[in-house]
Amino acid sequence: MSFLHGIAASSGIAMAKAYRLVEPDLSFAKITIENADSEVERFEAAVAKSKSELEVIRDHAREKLGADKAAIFEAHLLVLSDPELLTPIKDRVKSDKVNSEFALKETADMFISMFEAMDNEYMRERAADIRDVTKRVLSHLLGVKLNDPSMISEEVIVVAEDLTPSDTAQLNRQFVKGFTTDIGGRTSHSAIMARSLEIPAVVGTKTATKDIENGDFIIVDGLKGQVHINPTQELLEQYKKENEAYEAQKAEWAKLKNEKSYSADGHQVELVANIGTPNDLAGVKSNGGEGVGLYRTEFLYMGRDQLPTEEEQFESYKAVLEGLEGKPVVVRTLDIGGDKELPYLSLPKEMNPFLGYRAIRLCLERQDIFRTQLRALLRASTYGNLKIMFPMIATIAEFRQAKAILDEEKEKLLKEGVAISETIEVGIMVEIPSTAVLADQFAKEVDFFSIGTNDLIQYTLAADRMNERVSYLYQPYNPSILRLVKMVIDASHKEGKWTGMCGEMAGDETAIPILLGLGLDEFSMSATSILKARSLIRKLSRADMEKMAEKALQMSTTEEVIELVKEATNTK
Ligand SMILES: C=C(OP(=O)(O)O)C(=O)O
Ligand SMILES: [Mg+2]
Repeated sequence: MSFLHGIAASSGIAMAKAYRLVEPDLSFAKITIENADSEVERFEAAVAKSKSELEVIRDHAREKLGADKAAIFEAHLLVLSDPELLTPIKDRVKSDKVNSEFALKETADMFISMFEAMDNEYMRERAADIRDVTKRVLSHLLGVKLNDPSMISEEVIVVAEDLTPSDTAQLNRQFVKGFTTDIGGRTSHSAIMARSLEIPAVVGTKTATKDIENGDFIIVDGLKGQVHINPTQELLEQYKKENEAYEAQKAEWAKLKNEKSYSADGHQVELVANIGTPNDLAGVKSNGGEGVGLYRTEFLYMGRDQLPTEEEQFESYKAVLEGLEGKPVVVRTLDIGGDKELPYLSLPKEMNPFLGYRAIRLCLERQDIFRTQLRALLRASTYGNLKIMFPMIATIAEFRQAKAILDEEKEKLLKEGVAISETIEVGIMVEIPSTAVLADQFAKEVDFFSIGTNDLIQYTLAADRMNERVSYLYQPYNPSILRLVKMVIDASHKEGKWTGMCGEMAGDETAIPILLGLGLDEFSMSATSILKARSLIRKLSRADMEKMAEKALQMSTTEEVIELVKEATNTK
């Protein structure tokens, strides 16, 4: 038995066998071959095996995850039947007398760089397909096994270096009981996805992939941030009991499901949910969410090999708006970049992706993508209470430009006779310090703010939210962050506007008392945190928390703030 410590990223306890989702070694040497015909046969056999494997995966994905997730495998099958790719590989084997691995990689790389350089979305998507297919054929040539998370069909705990959002999108909740990763923090997107899937997760263990073998029995304790490998019977029994206690606690919180969110002295706030797909609606309802404070639409664009059409997007937005029956739904426009990649856009690798070409920066340049999304949103607006939010706004000019594009699309649709709601609020994420500092100016032009602390903290303290080595600097309760939050809330109230928070801090037990005191209007969090937060707020006096928050703003360290909250909430 051994033990790993990491960051508790999604609460709950999971116990199952390990499934390692780790890229296998696909390296090989260039070899001169004697018999070209038998080498070509070896290549053809690997292609045939790859095809039958892909057919199984495609059918499985179609059945378990839906046609849109299966489409990517369909595209891979097409590549594997394309003589324009296969013939030059075989010709290369014959003419240069080289091994298939080498001929395949050289030819594929040539096509990939050619397609990626083209100013054509479709061809760039094909480059991504060729890259994936090359890996699969190589794995058969080398006799190693690729991982296919969509094929998992027994209860497992996934162990990975990191899980990209598109990996996570392929996980089947029925079988994946939890996960643990080497890297990442509480606000990395794998952690956020785990919370929306309601599966326990521990991230940032540093060595999970080194220490855990396939088939090891694992306990993931997403409450304490611990991973136990091959535990003793005694520990297992203890965890079964802890799990029962946790379930009982949840049942107690569940009694607050249909209640509004009032503090002990009668101050009302809104507790809403962060979602990634329409599938998350069930969780919002079962956890008593009063609406959606952040719909991360980028997940619509992930786990597939081309952009979603206007129609597909319209259907998703309509489903969420209708599903929430008039409750507020804040939809954030595409926030791609940073750790959220879209391989089919073939964006160049950057030195500092979190400071680079992402979110609104990309949308203002790729207006084709942005306008399609805005049209879908505007068309869906009559089905509920829509609010549109732009991510990563750094300057007023960006907001004005994004708003102008929205207004243009609105005009066009109205001319086409399409009905559009007249009460759509338009707001921004405050996740860049420049915007928090200039909140008084922004407040004159926007309808609302939503503070994105996941990014705001990383940019303010210059500490990568994904990097566990600098996680000690990632300090939500640092007075510098509290002061920025206060500036934003005060600026909005002065103009008669409102401020929400959709970073993970909004659902954090230590932060909630301070945020209540600072006057935050809306708290948006993982659906699974809502009932616990409601139970906490009911016990707090807004007036007392206001006094406490004033003191916190005058403190100089994170530790002092934590102490202060403990004292003020009697949890010391
Ligand atoms: C909510 C936020 O956005 P994301 O986590 O998607 O970057 C944030 O930055 O706080
Ligand atoms: Mg963000």
